[in-house]
Amino acid sequence: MKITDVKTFLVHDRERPSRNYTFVKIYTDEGVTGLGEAGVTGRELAVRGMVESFAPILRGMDPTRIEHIWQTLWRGHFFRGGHVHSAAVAAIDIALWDLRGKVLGVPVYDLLGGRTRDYARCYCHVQQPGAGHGPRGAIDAMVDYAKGQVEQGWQFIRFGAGEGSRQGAEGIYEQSRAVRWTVEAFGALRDAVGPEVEICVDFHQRTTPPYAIELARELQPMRPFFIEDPLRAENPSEFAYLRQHISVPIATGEQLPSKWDWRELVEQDLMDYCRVDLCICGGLTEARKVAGWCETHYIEQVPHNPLGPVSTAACLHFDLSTPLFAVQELTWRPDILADIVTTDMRLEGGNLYSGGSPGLGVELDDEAALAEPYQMAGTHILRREDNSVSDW
Ligand SMILES: O=C(O)[C@H](O)[C@@H](O)[C@@H](O)[C@H](O)CO
Repeated sequence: MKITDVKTFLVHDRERPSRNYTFVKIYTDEGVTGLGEAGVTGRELAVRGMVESFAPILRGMDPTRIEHIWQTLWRGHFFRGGHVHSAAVAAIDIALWDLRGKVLGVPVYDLLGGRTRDYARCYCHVQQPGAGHGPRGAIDAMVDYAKGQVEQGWQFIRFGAGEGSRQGAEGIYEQSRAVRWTVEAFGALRDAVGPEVEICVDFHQRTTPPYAIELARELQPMRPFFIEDPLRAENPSEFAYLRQHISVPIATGEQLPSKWDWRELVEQDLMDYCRVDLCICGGLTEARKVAGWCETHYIEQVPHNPLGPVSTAACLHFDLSTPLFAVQELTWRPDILADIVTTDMRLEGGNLYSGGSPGLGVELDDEAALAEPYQMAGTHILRREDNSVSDW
């Protein structure tokens, strides 16, 4: 069997207009195809360019040699690394696992060693962008939504630190206001959902060390499941400084593009939960290596997944087969893009099940995808009151 072509489909999300999805499809001379997704939101055009630059290398290759193709795409050029490169490799890698499963007639989780659990429990985002009036209104809207989700069976919820404290059309983000709002919001959520439901808070890398420490200390008595990305990702050793001052569980890593970027975090126990993103960090092949490394430090996986159906399916097969897994981020719903990508996944309460179809159980309708073309989005820049840049 030989690869005949690789194509990128950029699909605009009509329900969340600030987003586009990057699907990558591999075609073979035997008619079987594989489907992957890339995950650097806002950099879709660059990823498409990177995939195009791989196409001449891929054509004619044997798609069953997944690791060899990974090594070829990663190491076959002098300039390597970074999010765009790793996301393009990721999408191709995921597509190759899907294709292999289809050829052998087995689900990808079987190729990865078989299921270690029956389903993946998930967490949902509960903040409601644009809902409610003012900071208190934003909290009330979030609490209402969270209560509904818990009634439907969700056991894990997540909200973004400071989201309801943003001011003005430009979304001015000031850390001191964000800290106060987040403490109030967490308290309201905890009162509403009770002690059993786990609450995760994404600091989204917007806090400097002193504010991250202050917020983590304030939240600790209310028992967050984890705080996520309390610091920016460029300098992992800074998490050691944070560890000296706080003791809430830390989740991080969604931006890291390869296993080498995880080294300090894993080897120095600087995180409690690993937020590997399969669609950024080199696909299933690379994420499995990161997870294996984490296993030696008892660090559980919480794959990052604010993406679409193919990312979600890849995460699900990874979660089902990975022994140390905690909870899956899920923003996809079965009705999202249902006319473009069909899947065999089933969501019951907050638990995600695979239908066990060959491959990842996803199919892209090429024509339908082309009918929902890319629209430039995600160019918004967050600022502080003095008009300086705030981390997004
Ligand atoms: O945890 C999450 O889902 C993320 O932080 C998410 O909010 C961002 O990655 C965003 O999607 C970038 O475009």
